[in-house]
Amino acid sequence: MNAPQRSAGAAIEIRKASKRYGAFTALNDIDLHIRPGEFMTLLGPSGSGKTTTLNLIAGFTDISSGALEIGGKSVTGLPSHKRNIGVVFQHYALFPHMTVGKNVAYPLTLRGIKGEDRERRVKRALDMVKMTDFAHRYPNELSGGQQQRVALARALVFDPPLLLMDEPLGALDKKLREWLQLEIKRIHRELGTTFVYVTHDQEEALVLSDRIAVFNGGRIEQIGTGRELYDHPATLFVGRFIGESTVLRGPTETVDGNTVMTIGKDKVVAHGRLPGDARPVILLRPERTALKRPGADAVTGENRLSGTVEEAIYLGSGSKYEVRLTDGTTAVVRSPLGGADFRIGDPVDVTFTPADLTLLPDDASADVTLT
Ligand SMILES: Nc1ncnc2c1ncn2[C@@H]1O[C@H](COP(=O)(O)OP(=O)(O)OP(=O)(O)O)[C@@H](O)[C@H]1O
Repeated sequence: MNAPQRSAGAAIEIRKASKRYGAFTALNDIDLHIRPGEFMTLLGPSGSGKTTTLNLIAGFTDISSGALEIGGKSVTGLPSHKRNIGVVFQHYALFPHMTVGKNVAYPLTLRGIKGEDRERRVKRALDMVKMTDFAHRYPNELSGGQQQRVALARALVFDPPLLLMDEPLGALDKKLREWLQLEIKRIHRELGTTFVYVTHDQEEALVLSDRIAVFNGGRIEQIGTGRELYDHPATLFVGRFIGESTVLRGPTETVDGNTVMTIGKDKVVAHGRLPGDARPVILLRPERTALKRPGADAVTGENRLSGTVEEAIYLGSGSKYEVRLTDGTTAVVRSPLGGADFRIGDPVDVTFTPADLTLLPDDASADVTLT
């Protein structure tokens, strides 16, 4: 197999960019800096502005205001075919009347690359997606996953410094999607090309990305690594969108500079307080909380919320519990293998230290359906 050629990835700089359709603002003043060779995922619910951002970078639509640079140069007014960008969409846009080989050769033909050079590049691109043996087939003789691999080869065959992908695995079943995620990750690592990837699937974003930009209602709420977003969400929306969580809401007071929230007949202490007068909420992660028998194993400074086990699910790698707290909230708790076993109806305490919780300003938009 030919060694893939490493291309220098392009940086992308988006500053104060907005996109309006008449009176409707699809993108509201976004700032996004993507490093050369980075795998950046645009993640968010339907209609949050991910595709609009991708279309601006591709040149399929113009920004209404703000600046957009690719590779250090402004691309305002530059048509998409002059931006030298590879693009893969959810629906395989292969030419049905051309073989796989011809499809992949097409961008090279457009660029006047011929003969042996073209053959060599086509072979290299098909090798990369493991489709070399299918070069003579037509698209309708391929499965959905195979068609997407060919689309990926076609988007990369001309060594673009930037590859844009819009839900490329959205139409495929789970197993195939998971396998292709790893293939895309491998190809990204081999090439050094900048990848910008749109998805509404947070697990897919965590698997693939160097960093993730979380979109909500035409704005970017936070940009960070999966770990940063999961461990230190800047907003309630991000905290709820990435991973599983329990949100506690209740009357709060400040005592000695700390926040004390009343949940039913219990109190929770969170270190510090929010700036300003935002209403605080507490976000808990299932694996950073534990279940104990009421009153057992008291640890100084630990928070304890009493409740009743409503659901107990054995997961092989551990157990997952849903606990009804005394204010009616359902808390999700994961316990590792070998932990105590609890049954539906057991009275329990949900325990966690102040370091295991995140104090955030409340935000009604975080409660809308998340996908
Ligand atoms: N040509 C258009 N004219 C008017 N409104 C548009 C147009 N294109 C997109 N929009 C609106 O802009 C908003 C953002 O759309 P966008 O496609 O970027 O969302 P998205 O996050 O990619 O969602 P999805 O995951 O559903 O594709 C949506 O409310 C959409 O209806």
